Amino acid sequence: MSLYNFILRLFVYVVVVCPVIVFAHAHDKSYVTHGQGHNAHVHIKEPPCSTCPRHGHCVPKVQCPAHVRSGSYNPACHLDGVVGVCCFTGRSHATESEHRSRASTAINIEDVKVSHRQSRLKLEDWVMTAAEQLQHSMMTVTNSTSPSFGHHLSVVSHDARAASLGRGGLLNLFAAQELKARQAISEDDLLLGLTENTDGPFCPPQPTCVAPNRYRSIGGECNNPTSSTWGAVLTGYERLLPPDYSDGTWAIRTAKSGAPLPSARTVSSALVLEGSHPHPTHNLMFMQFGQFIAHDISAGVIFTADNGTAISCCMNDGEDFLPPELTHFACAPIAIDADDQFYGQFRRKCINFVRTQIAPAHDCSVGYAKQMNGATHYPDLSHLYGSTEEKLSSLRDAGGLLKVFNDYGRDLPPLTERKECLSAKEGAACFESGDNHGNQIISLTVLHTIFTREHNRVARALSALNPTWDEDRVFWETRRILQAEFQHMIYNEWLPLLLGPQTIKTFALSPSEGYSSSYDPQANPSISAEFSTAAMRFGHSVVDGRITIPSPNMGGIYETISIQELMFQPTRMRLRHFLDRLLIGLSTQPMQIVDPYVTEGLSRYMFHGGNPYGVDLAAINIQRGRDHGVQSYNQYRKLIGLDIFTDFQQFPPNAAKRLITVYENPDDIDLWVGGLLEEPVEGAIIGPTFANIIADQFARHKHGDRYFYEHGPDVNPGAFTPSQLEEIKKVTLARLICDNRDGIELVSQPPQAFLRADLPGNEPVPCDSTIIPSMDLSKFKED
Ligand code: HEM
Ligand SMILES: [Ca+2]
Repeated sequence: MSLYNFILRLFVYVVVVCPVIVFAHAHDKSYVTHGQGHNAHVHIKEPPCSTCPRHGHCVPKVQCPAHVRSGSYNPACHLDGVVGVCCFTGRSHATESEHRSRASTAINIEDVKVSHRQSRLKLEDWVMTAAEQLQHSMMTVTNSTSPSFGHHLSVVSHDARAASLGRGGLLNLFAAQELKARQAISEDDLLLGLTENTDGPFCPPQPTCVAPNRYRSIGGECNNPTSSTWGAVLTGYERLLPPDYSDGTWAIRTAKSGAPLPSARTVSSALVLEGSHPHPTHNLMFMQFGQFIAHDISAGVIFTADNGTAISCCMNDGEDFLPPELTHFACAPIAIDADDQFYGQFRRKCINFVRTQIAPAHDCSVGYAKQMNGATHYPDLSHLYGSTEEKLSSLRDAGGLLKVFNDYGRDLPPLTERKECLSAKEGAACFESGDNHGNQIISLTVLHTIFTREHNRVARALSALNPTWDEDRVFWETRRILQAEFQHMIYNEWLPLLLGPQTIKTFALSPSEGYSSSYDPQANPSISAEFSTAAMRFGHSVVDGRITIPSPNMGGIYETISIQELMFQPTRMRLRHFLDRLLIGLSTQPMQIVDPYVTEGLSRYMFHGGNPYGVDLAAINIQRGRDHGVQSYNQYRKLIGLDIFTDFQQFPPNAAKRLITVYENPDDIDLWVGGLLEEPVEGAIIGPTFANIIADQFARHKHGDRYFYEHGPDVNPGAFTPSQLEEIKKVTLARLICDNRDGIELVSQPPQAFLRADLPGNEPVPCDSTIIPSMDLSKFKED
């Protein structure tokens, strides 16, 4: 066949045949389906189309939830080397026509009035009961030696605004429950999010967005031109699939049989094992940077007492459950079996677990619970700068700088007055950060230090180049540059090593030459519940239980420390050699591979506070997924186009044997657990389910963020000039480390900061080597 003929045939197939097949199928439902109702799964026999008919867009399956819905038809299409689906609904399950028909069936005004009244009464009752309960000393965690205290320090982001929005969220949730009970809204409408027109009793205040600002707002508002709250702090997590709440609105999921799910600790102790499996290529810096990214974009706001004190759901540090009359409504404590292989010996029966607050929808509508994010959803260094004006002003110094604690000539983040660390002994240090969680583990504090120093380094240079700028200008320009540097390191260095080349290509995550034209105002950048409670928590598997501190000058190892001794105990930062040594250690030491093994430093001793036991982060992850109503693992396999597991024996024998001891049905498996059991995608370190969820998240961060560093002046009010962008794209983490180290022991650095320093080709080079390029800040001199 001649080339001409081939092209002609292809043209006829794509333009004529594909749309005809689709049209025919839209009217003929005889194609093969398996399963029933909500779970029906469509197998498409035709070869994929190259262009989608009827204005459909070819997207990765994870971005088109409608394709797993019974009755919908989404033909397969070609997407950069993989098969995607033609999507007609965007990221929603429901089609336009369903939205229109729902809008035309207004809810009876009487039902609305009753739901508002009932909802207010219920909230009053709950708040009053909770206030009375919290008078009881057993109901709060105040003792800093309790393991729950460290957990609370890791998650608390209490302030008056969060508390008031949280109450509004509950109010609207109760209204939804009432409307559902009165059958004024159907279960389907609730799950499909067809509730736009259901005004709830609470309406969150809307931000006022003036003309497009050159700088990102501190709280993340006013980014999207029409949906000003998308991605803002204290707004709800979005979801890839509708929630699985046993009551359709907030109650924790049950097993497929209707029985309660196995306790999260039972699952953790059967499936999450202890053992060391060092990664052959990636180092601990990869792990640490992952947590640094996570803290920027996701921080679930947990219910607390009115003054921010932690709620306790267990008696005497886990000796038992509290009696029902003393159990706060936000409690979902985790049961420990009497014969638990670890906690059994300490006669613990209960792990404290407090649920995440609910965020009210920005359009005041009611619906199922969406949990509240205490960080701005964008990667914008909110954990460095804060997410509120007040926090930012407490961190700022004169001259456009960030405050520091100058410790005998070394700049560290400023000391905090708040009780954020476990030790308050004389000489102990505890540091400030934008999110109040910078002390969680000392290697995280090191990254906060490096970024704080980078801000001040760039600010001083800008101020010297532009002597007419006032300190505000210096500060905001510097913040804009740091945000761009950080985004570039994520997209250029970290994500490719996480996701592998094919996923990066499919989701168009690679930095472009020059400006990127990928801005899509329809893309909602908000964090998904699945990302925050499961996929991004792959990181808990790569943590090593011990951190080795080398001593290059002495030619050996200075010390090896168990990680539980480094949590909320950052005083070592004050030692002159420590920062350099830890940076070298993080480059040299391998991280662990992603598998169902989690160090006992996280799964048994986390935040032990001197006790012989701590809390179990693996159990907490599982419970957090249930708290957020995340569906079971199989549903996400279906979403990304993989076959589901119908029998435990389809898992590798070792996993099958363990799964069967805890779960009744493969459809019950928790997403975090299932994801960790997968083999990595080629060139990636995680399996396909986590890879799709994470790639989708960072694609929406890129395409749905007007201020994304690569977006040009046509869409981005804070765009860089082409020559400035070129400089930003030279930045690597290796350069950041070199420019901001103490230089006492760290004199050379592996160019690829996330790969082991012992890998051929990644040997450390002197910090002034051109192998680690530098950004030329003179491009930021104003003409
Ligand atoms: C270095 C040791 C680490 C410790 C001690 C730690 C500890 C914790 C704790 C206590 C939570 C809160 C759990 C909850 O209540 O739901 C959490 C959440 C989380 N962690 Fe880690 N983590 C570590 C490393 C990492 C790493 C390396 C990553 C990713 C690469 C990661 C990703 C996350 C994410 C995404 C969340 C959810 C945040 C939220 O939305 O609230 N963590 N971690
Ligand atoms: Ca952020």
